[in-house]
Amino acid sequence: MKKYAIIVAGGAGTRMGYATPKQFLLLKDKPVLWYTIDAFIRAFDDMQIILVLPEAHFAKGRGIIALFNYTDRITMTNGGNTRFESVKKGLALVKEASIVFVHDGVRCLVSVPLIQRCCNQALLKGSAVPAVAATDSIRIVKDGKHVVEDRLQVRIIQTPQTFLSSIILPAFEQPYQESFTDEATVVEAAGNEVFLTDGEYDNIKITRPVDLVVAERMIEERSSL
Ligand SMILES: Nc1ccn([C@@H]2O[C@H](COP(=O)(O)OP(=O)(O)OP(=O)(O)O)[C@@H](O)[C@H]2O)c(=O)n1
Ligand SMILES: C[C@](O)(CO)[C@H](O)COP(=O)(O)O
Repeated sequence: MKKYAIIVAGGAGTRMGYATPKQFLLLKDKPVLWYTIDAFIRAFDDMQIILVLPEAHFAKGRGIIALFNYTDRITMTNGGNTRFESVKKGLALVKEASIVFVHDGVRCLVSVPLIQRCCNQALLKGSAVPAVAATDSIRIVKDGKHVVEDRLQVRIIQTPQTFLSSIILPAFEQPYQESFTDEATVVEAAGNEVFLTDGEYDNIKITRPVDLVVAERMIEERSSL
């Protein structure tokens, strides 16, 4: 079955506070996006990459793609005003029955084993959404101060959120809702059960400056192994 990785990198990186969107910032000597693409290229020889970028930064995207020897496996398309729209633009390029990975371009520490685990589960169960247990105390502050007694009731959700195309393509025909902050919510709203899989604590989403420091340290650690 064909494999498509929709790497969504069409955001502005507002919370990072830099002029350059965070997906193009350098970690060591390579852009954040390079690490993300590299993991998916290495995960499967038949993986096709659909890179979703702000149209204004297509030149940066072409520069990153040129760093790979597999430019025929990477296609670029422009993003939208929301993550949902960006994913939808990427899905528009999926034309046949396939496994579809949707991954945050700024989750650049994603591991090859996690990508492969998500693929295997999606083939068996239709979906694989990586999740890790909360490591802090949790409170639901809306309507009062409800403490979540058992942290195991809470999961922190990651990407690549991975689905059979027969599940995710129809789900994204729904109109956008504010609650659609990831693909799992969209697929569930279309009436499908969604199955979690073990995520990885290294699989951080680069959101604020501190995340860059952590990511660079992790890359140094991995390169010294
Ligand atoms: N319209 C959007 C918004 C986000 N994303 C992507 O979705 C991923 C996760 O989103 P987030 O971390 O929120 O990125 P930004 O929206 O860029 O960050 P901010 O909310 O701080 O502006 C990122 O790789 C981002 O580029 C996207 O492709 N299109
Ligand atoms: C998709 C996601 O990474 C799952 O946790 C998260 O919802 C992205 O949130 P963001 O605010 O768009 O970064």
